[in-house]
Amino acid sequence: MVPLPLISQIPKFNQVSRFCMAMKKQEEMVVASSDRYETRIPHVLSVAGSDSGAGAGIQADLKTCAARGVYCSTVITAITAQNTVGVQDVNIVPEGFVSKQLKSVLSDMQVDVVKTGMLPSTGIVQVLHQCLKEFPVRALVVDPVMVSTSGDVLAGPTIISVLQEELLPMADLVTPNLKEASALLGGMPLKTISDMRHAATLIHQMGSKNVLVKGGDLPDSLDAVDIFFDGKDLHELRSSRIKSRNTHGTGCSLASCISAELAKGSSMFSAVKASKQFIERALRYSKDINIGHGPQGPFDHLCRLKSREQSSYSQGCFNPTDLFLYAVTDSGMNERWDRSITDAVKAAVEGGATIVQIREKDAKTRDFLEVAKSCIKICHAHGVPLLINDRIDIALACDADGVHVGQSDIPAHEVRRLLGPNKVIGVSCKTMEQAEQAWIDGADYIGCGGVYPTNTKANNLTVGIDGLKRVCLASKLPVVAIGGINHTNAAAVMGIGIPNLRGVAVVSALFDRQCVLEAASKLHATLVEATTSNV
Ligand SMILES: Nc1ncnc2c1ncn2[C@@H]1O[C@H](COP(=O)(O)OP(=O)(O)O)[C@@H](O)[C@H]1O
Ligand SMILES: Cc1ncc(COP(=O)(O)O)c(N)n1
Ligand SMILES: [Mg+2]
Repeated sequence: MVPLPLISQIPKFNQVSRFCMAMKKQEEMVVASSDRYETRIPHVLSVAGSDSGAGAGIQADLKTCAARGVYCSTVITAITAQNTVGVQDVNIVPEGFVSKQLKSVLSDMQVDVVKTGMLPSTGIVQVLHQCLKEFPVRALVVDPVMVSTSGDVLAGPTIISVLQEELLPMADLVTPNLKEASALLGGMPLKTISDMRHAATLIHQMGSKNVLVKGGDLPDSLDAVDIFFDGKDLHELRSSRIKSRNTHGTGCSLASCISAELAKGSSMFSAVKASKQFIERALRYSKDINIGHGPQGPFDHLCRLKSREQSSYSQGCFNPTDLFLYAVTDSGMNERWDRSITDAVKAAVEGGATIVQIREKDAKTRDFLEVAKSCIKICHAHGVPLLINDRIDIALACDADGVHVGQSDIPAHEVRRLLGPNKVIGVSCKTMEQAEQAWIDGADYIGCGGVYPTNTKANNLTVGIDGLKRVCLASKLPVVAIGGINHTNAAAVMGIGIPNLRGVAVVSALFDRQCVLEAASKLHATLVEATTSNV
């Protein structure tokens, strides 16, 4: 094998870099004008330290981005010898080599968002600042890592002034924890939520467009409270505080999840809220795992994929949170946009769909089965269940996660008999009586609609928001709303505030769009916004 030359050995590196930038421009043009756009994967560059224990730093960023379906490249600023006891040693990468890594990635790959973690020397901050001026990206998220949860210093106080002067004015978001916020503010004590609010406004004056002061370490707080400030409004973001030793790396993971969501196209506030939910879910799932002997354990970022394997569908317990963003395919729409069902499904799950139903009314049985098999692979790789509309034979043949039936299809109790206790069964219901019957028949959830008029189903009676409310209140099963729902009315639907309404099912809002991935991430962000409380 011919060894690759080091970049320093390539003559006229600038020419190479200009060539790459020109290629990038051309690529963008092709991408915008064809369906290749959908296959572009959102990209976060993490500039951070390596944690040998893999709970925090670069390793946490890679796992978080993987869990969120986003590509993550890495520029390593330091190598730490670290475990659940603490940090045993730190080896700082020379700034010249950090600069080379940055140029390698930024000159070649289409980075959407840069996320920074441990920046252990002023020289590293300076080269980063320089590179970001040379290769601007869509967003910069700065996690000003200074001290590890174990209390070990990862970046000394000398970096504070260069962070303030060079990096924060370029940042879209800065995410200090309590100790870091205090250090940025010259040692100001931060003990209460009101102190955190005040700190957020002061740090905002250092130039970052948004500030998130994280309260993981707030003493005596029953909830995990973070304060978000966008320069205008202060928001208090609360989640339950998970009692666990496994919280090492929460800060890194939160910032990389926010970056991943921004890379997918979310607005800043939606990205922050979705990421806080992600941390809470991962901590809850990992609260009892046991890695290492020290006081600070790592958590499991890929829990969603794991929980699916052990799942639900093999254990016979359906998870209603899967109904959050329910994608229903339509072959007519895919034909119109000249894409395959599998491409459409891939884009929908990459954009954030949490469950998929294949609905093929006209397909030949054998083609339908092949499509279903490929779609199951795609969905399961993302931890998303796949259901088949109506065709129990297809669901059995491809071992789908379940079936969705309408009122004129095979009755749900027969479906249960055929599929057994472990598969998911959904039933379309317009009335309270139908919802009651679905429960008696052993269904797992009901779909209620059409909430709004729609072209997808001919002669479909619209139940409206009031009909949806009535059915939700009466139903003993979780409900997903369907019919004419899109990103402009999804908030109003979820806003009815009845706890067993668990999400929205959509057809046109995802598949009658040029870019399914973008439509799915927008709708996902809208739903997160509509369902997360803020004060
Ligand atoms: N025990 C916990 N339960 C739930 N959320 C937590 C817990 N600890 C931290 N968090 C959340 O994790 C994120 C990172 O916070 P924090 O631990 O303060 O940052 P860092 O890891 O940088 O010290 C925040 O959103 C915080 O609210
Ligand atoms: C390389 C590296 N980067 C960041 C952190 C902070 O993470 P935490 O605050 O959870 O210890 C860390 N411990 N190590
Ligand atoms: Mg922490």
